[in-house]
Amino acid sequence: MRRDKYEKELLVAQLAVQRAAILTKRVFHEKAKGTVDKNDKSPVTIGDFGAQALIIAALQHNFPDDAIVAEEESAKLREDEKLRSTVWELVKDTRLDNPDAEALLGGPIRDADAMVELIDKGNSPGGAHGRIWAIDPIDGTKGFLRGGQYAVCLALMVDGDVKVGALGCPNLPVDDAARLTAGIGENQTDDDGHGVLFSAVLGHGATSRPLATVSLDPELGKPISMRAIDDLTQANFCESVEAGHSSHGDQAAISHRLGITAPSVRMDSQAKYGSIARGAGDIYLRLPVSATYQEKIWDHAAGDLIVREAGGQVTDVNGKRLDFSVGRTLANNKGVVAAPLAVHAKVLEAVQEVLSSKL
Ligand SMILES: Nc1ncnc2c1ncn2[C@@H]1O[C@H](COP(=O)(O)OS(=O)(=O)O)[C@@H](OP(=O)(O)O)[C@H]1O
Ligand SMILES: [Mg+2]
Ligand SMILES: [Mg+2]
Ligand SMILES: [Mg+2]
Repeated sequence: MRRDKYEKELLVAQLAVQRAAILTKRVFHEKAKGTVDKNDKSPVTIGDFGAQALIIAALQHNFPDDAIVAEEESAKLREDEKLRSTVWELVKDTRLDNPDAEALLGGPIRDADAMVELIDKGNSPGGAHGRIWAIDPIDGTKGFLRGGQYAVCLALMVDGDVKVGALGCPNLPVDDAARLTAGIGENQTDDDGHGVLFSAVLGHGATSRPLATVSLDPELGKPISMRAIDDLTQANFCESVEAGHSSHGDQAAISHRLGITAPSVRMDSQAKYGSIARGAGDIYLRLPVSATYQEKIWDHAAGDLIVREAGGQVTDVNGKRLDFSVGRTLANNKGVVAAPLAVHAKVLEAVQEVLSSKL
């Protein structure tokens, strides 16, 4: 069966992510870098709203009938005039440095009121029917503030199945061959021309390209694939920075059981999915930390597809594929186990042994 190539959707998704990332980088350099009080979350709030508005504007212009599930909602912006004007000042002159690309996205947003309205278009309940986009304007908010890893995330689901994914990672190296290093989670700002855009279309593979190169050329992306690992002891694990998002202790026990000696690489955001998809790391584990937390679809949709199209398998800790068809959360899943197809079953077995030994 020939699969739809979703060419226009892919192009719009890539350009929308690139434009939003210009804004998040500006926010980092103008507002977050050197923030005296690192507990001040306002830079990330500004970046979240601005990036979400720009992405939704591009989607509404091209696909006005599609539904959108986005992380942020505008309530805070509506009640805080100063915040609204700060966000608008950034949004109004963030554009792609390529007139054709900018025109494709529909050009600038009309005014601050239109911007606020756009943000609320991301309030779809999600579900199993029709075309639904999932947006995380800044994933890895803590990484963003730290000058570490974060991602601008966009995916298209059709009838609950992810068809297109794009992940902009402004602080990852462009070079696919660069293995992950322990320090990748912090102080990796984009000053040295960092920044990579991962994307995938179901049935058509995954690619990477420089985040800073804006082009309408679909051939620009280079195919990426997971590293073939015959010997699991040589594998590299990625995990969340926050132990509150994935248990570091369980993860260490799983590594030990698989004979892995390299320390895990901690980094925020879906940059973990992109990194293993291009073989910079090998395995991404997200172990459930609470019985009640439900993962959000915007934290996984693009990464899930990119890893699977790069030759990986992604399931939850029970071995079930991630189910994006049940609303804004992954209510049917617990945790994430992403690994090259050939070793996924073995990794999953170790995960289950460690988790069941705790019951
Ligand atoms: N309790 C709990 N358990 C699991 N996950 C949670 C939890 N709380 C939040 N989140 C979500 O984690 C998203 C960031 O995931 P990361 O893997 O980047 O985590 S971390 O930043 O390394 O801690 C983060 O995404 P952003 O809000 O976009 O940063 C949250 O959606
Ligand atoms: Mg997120
Ligand atoms: Mg977010
Ligand atoms: Mg958040």
